[in-house]
Amino acid sequence: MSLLNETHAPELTSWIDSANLPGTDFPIQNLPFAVFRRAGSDEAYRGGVAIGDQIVDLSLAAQCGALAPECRPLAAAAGESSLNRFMAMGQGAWSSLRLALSRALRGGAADADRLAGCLVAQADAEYAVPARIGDYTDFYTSVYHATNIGKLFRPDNPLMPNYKWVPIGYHGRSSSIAVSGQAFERPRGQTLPAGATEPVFGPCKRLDYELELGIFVGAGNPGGRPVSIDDAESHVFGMCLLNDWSARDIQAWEYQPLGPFLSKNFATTISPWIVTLEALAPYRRPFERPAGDPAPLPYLASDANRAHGAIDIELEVLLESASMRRAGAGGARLSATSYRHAYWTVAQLLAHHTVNGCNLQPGDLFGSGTLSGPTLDQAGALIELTAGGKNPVGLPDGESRAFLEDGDAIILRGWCEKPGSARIGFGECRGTVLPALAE
Ligand SMILES: O=C(O)/C=C/C(=O)CC(=O)CC(=O)O
Ligand SMILES: [Ca+2]
Ligand SMILES: [Mg+2]
Repeated sequence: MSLLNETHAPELTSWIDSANLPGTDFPIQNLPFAVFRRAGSDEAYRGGVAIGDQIVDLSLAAQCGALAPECRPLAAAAGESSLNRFMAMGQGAWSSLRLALSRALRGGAADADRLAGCLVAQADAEYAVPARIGDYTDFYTSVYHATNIGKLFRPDNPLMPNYKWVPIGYHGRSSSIAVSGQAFERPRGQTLPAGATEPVFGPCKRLDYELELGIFVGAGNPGGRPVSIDDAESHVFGMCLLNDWSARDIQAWEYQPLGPFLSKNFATTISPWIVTLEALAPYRRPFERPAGDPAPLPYLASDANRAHGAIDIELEVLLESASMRRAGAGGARLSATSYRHAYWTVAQLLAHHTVNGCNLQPGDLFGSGTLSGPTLDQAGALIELTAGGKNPVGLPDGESRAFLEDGDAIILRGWCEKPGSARIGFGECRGTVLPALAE
C-alpha cells in the first residue's frame, strides 16, 4: 500500500508565494501544526498550520467558510489552545484536515480570499508547547550514542547486553518541557569530583545538549490493551525537534541503579512545529539491522516496519556563544546526522511502550534518544564530540567548548530533502543557558 496521496505531489504550489520558494521549510506539502499567538499580545493561544512564512489561524479558518463544512469541526478542534482534542480524533481526522487545507491553499483555490483573512506572519508570532503533555518518555534509540556514551560511563561494559533486544527508555518530566526560546538556569546538584570519595554540591560543570526528535502520541490506548506494531503508527500524530539538556556530572553520580533523575528533569526544549507522519511519507525507507544482529522479537517486527519503518530526516546542531550572538554571526555547526541511523523505529517504540498494558494518552511525548550517527562528526551530544571533555571543539569566535558555558544557545534543525519530493522542514529548536543561581 502506498503511503503517498495527492497532498504529497511535488508539483503542488500555493497562492502564498513564500511557500513556493526553494529552501522553505514549510511548502504546501508539509503543513505542520503549532500553537501560537501574536508576540507580546494577550491574545489566546490557538492552533495553526505553517505555510511558507505565514500561519493559518485554525480557530478563524474553522469559521471563515474556506473549508468544506465537514472539515470545520476538525479545524475548530485543531484551533484550540492545545492540540490534544484534535490529536484524540485520530488519523482519519488529521488526514481529512490536511487534505482540506492542502486544497484551500493551492494556487487557484476558490476561497483563497477568505483564508487570506486567517493568516498571521510567523515573524509576528510566539509559540506555546503545542499539547498538554501528560507523560514524557525518553528512549535510547541510537546504538552509536549508546556505545559512545557507554564507553565513557561504563568502560568495561559499554553496550549493555539488552540493547539489541529491548528499546530502552526512562520516564522523564513533562512539566519542564518548554517551547523553542526557552532559557534556563544552569542546574546545581551533587557531583563526585574525579578521585574523590564524597560528593560536593554546586553548579553543573559538564552541561550538555542531546539532539533528539520528539514523537507526539495522537490517539491513545486504554490500559491493558497493547497496540500492535502494525497499528502503532496510526497512534502517532507527528514529530518535532527535541533537546534533552543533560548535566553529565550530576548524571554520572546519580544514575545507578534507577537511571537519569535530576540530571535531565530541569529543562527539555522542543520546536513549536509538529510535522505529521503523513507529511513525512515520501521520506520513509526500509528499516535494516546490521548483518549478524538479532532479529527483533515478533511483537517488534512486521513486514511494513521492515519495508518503510525508517525515516530519512537530516538533523544538525549549532552553537551560538554570547560573543557570537553579540557579533550577529549566527550559530556554528557542531555536528550533523540523519534519523535513518536509529536502531529502533517509531512503530517499535510505541508497540514496546504499550506491550505490558501501559496506556498512552493524546499529547504524550516520546524522545527518540540522542541521535548520533556512525561517525564521530555525527555525534548528537558534546560528551561524545569532545570524548568526555578531553578534546574541546573550536568555535569561530576563537573560544572552545568541552561543555556548555553560560550564555550559549543550542539550535537544532531538521529537514527532509531529495530530488522529486518537496522539502519538509521542522523549523528550529533553540534554548539558552543562563548562569546558575547564586549559592
Ligand atoms: O548510557 C547511559 O547511561 C545514559 C545515557 C543517557 O544520557 C540517557 C538518555 O537520555 C538516552 C538518550 O538520549 O539516548
Ligand atoms: Ca536523552
Ligand atoms: Mg531533559
